[in-house]
Amino acid sequence: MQSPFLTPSLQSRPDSLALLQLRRDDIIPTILRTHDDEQLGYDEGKVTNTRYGSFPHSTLLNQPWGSQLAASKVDTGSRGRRPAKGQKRKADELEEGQLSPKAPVQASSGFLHLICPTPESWTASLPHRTQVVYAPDYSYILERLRVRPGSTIIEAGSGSGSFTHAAARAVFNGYPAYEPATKRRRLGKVCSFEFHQQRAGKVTEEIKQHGLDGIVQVTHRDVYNDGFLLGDPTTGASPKANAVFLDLPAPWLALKHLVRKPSSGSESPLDPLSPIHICTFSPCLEQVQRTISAMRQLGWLMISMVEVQHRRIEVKREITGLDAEGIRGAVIFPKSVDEAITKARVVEERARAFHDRFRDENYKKSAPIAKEQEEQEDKEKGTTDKNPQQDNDTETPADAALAKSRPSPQNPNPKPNRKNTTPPHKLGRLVHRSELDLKTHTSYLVFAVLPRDWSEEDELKCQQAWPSNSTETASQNAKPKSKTQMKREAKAQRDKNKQPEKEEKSAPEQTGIDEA
Ligand SMILES: C[S@@+](CC[C@H](N)C(=O)[O-])C[C@H]1O[C@@H](n2cnc3c(N)ncnc32)[C@H](O)[C@@H]1O
Repeated sequence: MQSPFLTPSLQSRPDSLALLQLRRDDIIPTILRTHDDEQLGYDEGKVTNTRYGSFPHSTLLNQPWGSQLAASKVDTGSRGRRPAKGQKRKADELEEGQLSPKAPVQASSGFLHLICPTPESWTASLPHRTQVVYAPDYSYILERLRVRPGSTIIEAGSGSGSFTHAAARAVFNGYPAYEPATKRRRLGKVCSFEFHQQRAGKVTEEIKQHGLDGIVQVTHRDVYNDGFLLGDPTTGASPKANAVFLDLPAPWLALKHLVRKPSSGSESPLDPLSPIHICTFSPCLEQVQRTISAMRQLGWLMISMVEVQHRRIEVKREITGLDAEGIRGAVIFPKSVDEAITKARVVEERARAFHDRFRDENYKKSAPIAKEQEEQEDKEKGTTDKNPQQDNDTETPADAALAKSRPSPQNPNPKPNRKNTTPPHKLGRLVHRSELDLKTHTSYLVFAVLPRDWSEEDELKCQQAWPSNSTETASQNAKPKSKTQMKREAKAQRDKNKQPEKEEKSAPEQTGIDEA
């Protein structure tokens, strides 16, 4: 079986993992089935129930990834009802093929998006059995471990399998079942160890369901005591790993097995021909100190510690202004001093009009004579017959703007009458802020490198291939030497190195210093 994580199809397929995304961080994993393997008794076959409705798998199958799919009305009435004597349960009949699943009827509301599985979406949706390594951490770890197609990585413990899936994608270089490894092309492998039996069983099952069983090998093992060989802990095969990731409570206890020549005399689990990159994941600095101390004793080099402080940045357009009323997510607040003053004037004007009306009504009731007197006075001053044209002539631009925004019976909530040609997605100010609710947990990552095994023979080979005292042309012209010739030269070199020691030892006799 090909894995949807490694070679995704264009659309969803039966008996394959699919992720049902309800909201951004709310994803449900499910294996799509044409029949109900749990026999829950739905007329529509297998159904996944969510808070946004019920989704029969017949509506989810053979759909392009990313599709938005509507919920369905499903027949739940007969579920759990006891069949009459001699009658079969609906689920049993469906199982025996006597009934074909009912065509689902679309519900009026509720939908989801069908997502193709990736290690990241799997991490966001997987059933948590332990603390897991999240995507920001594992992307950094795999990069620092130089994990690439064809690499072999040791992982302990497997936990919920979050890191396992990301590592499987990183090492993938072909399926062993379809394209066996050749001398020139190594197929990548993840050797995952877990000492909790149920967790080891669950990860093995998931790996099989996800089509990763040729790439990931899960072993139920206490790695502190039994190390990292595949099969038998003492005589098993070496995974020949070139990268190691330890997510264990006490990684320093496992380090004694990750050496070139184990003290037990068994084979090393490391690749003898390459340097080994290691990363340990610890939640506290005390663990980090003990790990680094053990690494120093065991010859690990380039030891460094990193804390990943990942932040998800939310970038959005913030629309602010009194004219943004009715726009979703907008902040209805003056966006400038001018707008604030205009608004304040409108409010003031409205308050004054209200109080004037109130005062006038009281005044009319209490003093009709006084009003007549007032009118008489106005007549005398000639202010009642005011020319409106004359008033406009003295009006300043600010007054004109204010007049436009004044409330009138037709427009009680005046808005600035500006013609906006900016498309809605570009409206507002571009702002960004970090999201605090990011799923993660404290991770102090210790990285180190164990250099490759280096013998005298390797040194000589190296010296012959790249002689330090000859010119580039001379080394290019040099004929490649045979293995026997190189061995002979290595022996001669060793003998030559021993020669001065002998001479030194025999020196006192020759010089006669002792005698003196
Ligand atoms: C934090 S979880 C690993 C989570 C995993 N990295 C993931 O991303 O899902 C640590 C796991 O190490 C396992 N473990 C602890 N001690 C172990 C040991 N001595 N040998 C093997 N596994 C061990 C635990 O059972 C646990 O499942």
